Amino acid sequence: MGSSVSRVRPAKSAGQMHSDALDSIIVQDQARLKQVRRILVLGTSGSGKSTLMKHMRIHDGTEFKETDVTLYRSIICRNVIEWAHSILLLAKKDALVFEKGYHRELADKVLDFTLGNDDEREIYLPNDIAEAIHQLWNDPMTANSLKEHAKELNLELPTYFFDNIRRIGGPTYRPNRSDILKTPETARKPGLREMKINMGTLTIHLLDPSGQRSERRKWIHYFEFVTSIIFCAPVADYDQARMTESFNLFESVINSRWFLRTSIILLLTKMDEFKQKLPKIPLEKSFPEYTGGADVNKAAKYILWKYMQLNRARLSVYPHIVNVCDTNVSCLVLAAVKETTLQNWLKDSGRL
Ligand SMILES: Nc1nc2c(ncn2[C@@H]2O[C@H](COP(=O)(O)OP(=O)(O)OP(=O)(O)O)[C@@H](O)[C@H]2O)c(=O)[nH]1
Ligand SMILES: [Mg+2]
Repeated sequence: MGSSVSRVRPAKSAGQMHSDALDSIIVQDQARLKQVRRILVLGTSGSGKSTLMKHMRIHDGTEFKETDVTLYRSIICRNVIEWAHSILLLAKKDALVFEKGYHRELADKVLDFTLGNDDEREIYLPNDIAEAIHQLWNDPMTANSLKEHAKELNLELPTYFFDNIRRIGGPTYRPNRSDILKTPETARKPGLREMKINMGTLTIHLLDPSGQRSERRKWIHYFEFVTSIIFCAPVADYDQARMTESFNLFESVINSRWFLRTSIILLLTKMDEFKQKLPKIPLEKSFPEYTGGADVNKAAKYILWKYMQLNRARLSVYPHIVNVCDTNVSCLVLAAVKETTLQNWLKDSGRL
């Protein structure tokens, strides 16, 4: 029979007990801090939600996988051909510009070209078609006409992709970060995109549902347990009906009973477009009570003020002005998320 030895622990001193109690509070606090924070990215269609998510992926070091890159290549090539066709069809009516034989030939060559229905991974833009677009886009005789028609069709992106068309042509083209950030995702399936980012003790779960009107009624499924909302508000839309849609959407989100304890990061997006547009299309045209002229800061602050007026529920709103195509945006957003997370935690734990 083995003998059992009972061990009697020595009594803890008052100081040790106090220290243990403190340790346990710290462990509990760390566990709370480790909670996953669900952050919902909301905004109208085209407000920059998915572009923001792409930035976050790059920041997080989750580089785009090879399959993603080839998929973006096919989206870019299809977009380029679609834009080129729409613009050229209109531009060809400018008979004077296209009466030169070689201009007409180049335009017809591009218009006759289609990408076909091959496996998306195999899609690429042949060098001779890229070269034809390059020549038309850069020839002083045709460039103005093409650029005017791009504006008429409200196409802002062809400028970037057409300026880079020689790089985009050919089977070895791999879209770079900037190409991927600038690619609209409308050709992709609507639905939820999500990602998790680890920030020290925090895990942030970002959810990006589609902002298309028909998809918005599905948002409610994601509303539970949301700690913050990033609302993308495209300032450059100030002269479009989309602006009213964005105000209405913000109003319904911020005053919703679902978000009584949620903090909102309000991102004013598309600042780069806003800066270019403001001198040409005065803000006063859409908002007659605005008196700040073409001063970008005053104009952006005015739009921000319009959004803040809708905050009847008096939620905590943290506004930021960003250009979503700027690569520093992810740092700014992560800093804002950290700040709001900390504020929420301090409030919840009664320390604030
Ligand atoms: N110039 C500029 N373009 C931007 C900015 N943010 C987004 N875009 C472009 O706007 C287009 C639409 O952006 P998305 O991020 O796909 O918009 P979304 O909010 O996800 O739209 P839905 O998925 O339809 O709800 C893309 O072509 C982006 O490259 C910005 O700050 N500046
Ligand atoms: Mg999207």
